[in-house]
Amino acid sequence: MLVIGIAGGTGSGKTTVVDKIIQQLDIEGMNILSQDNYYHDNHNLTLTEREALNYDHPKSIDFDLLIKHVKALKNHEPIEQPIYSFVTHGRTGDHVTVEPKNVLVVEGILVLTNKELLKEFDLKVFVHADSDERLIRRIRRDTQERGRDLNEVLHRYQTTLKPMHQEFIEPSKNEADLIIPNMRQNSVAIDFLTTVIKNSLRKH
Ligand SMILES: Nc1ncnc2c1ncn2[C@@H]1O[C@H](COP(=O)(O)OP(=O)(O)O)[C@@H](O)[C@H]1O
Ligand SMILES: O=c1ccn([C@@H]2O[C@H](COP(=O)(O)O)[C@@H](O)[C@H]2O)c(=O)[nH]1
Repeated sequence: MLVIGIAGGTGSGKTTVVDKIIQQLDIEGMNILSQDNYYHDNHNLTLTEREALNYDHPKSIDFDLLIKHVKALKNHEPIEQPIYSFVTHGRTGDHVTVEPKNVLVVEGILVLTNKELLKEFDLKVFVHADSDERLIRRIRRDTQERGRDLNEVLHRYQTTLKPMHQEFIEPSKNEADLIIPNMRQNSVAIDFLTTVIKNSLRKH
């Protein structure tokens, strides 16, 4: 199994890049594990308390479970992936069964910050977009798709998102084998990444 880690700041375009790779690779045997489904469950807290949490610090992620799932899939075992809701800031209680396939993509803002998880990756990618562009994309997405208002997005950006990005996410770029500039549609980079994955698959 080929395991690819794809990181990058919020709004950098990780999900978009993964979707394009899926289209171009055109293979059936590919799984995507999103770090977003591995936020710790905080249902012991009230919604107001959950809203106030820092979701951009590595400690907000249940890396033990994520790494356990990556190892299980590499070991040809199915996993029960939890489902997370950005509206309630918690696990929904539902799970989806993921069967092992030839390629596993693990994507999320913090996936290149964890030393144990890094050991599981054959290829490490960082998607880059400047912070102003990412903030604009985040405002649009969170107000349209994640039930937030402008004040919430800007408050979170100033208090946790920006400082955590500078402390943890941006430095994790140094771990990457490949950096994808994604300020605009970048079909050359997507073609290149697809070719690298195809070549790696031949060796696996
Ligand atoms: N190259 C790009 N140019 C313009 N908009 C983009 C580009 N890549 C992604 N977007 C948009 O930015 C938003 C965030 O992208 P997404 O892939 O969800 O980012 P991430 O998964 O890194 O948070 C989406 O609305 C997406 O359509
Ligand atoms: O309950 C939550 C959990 C996370 N967030 C924010 O999500 C982004 C990461 O998702 P991307 O899809 O990579 O943008 C992170 O910056 C958290 O701040 C949240 O708002 N609520």
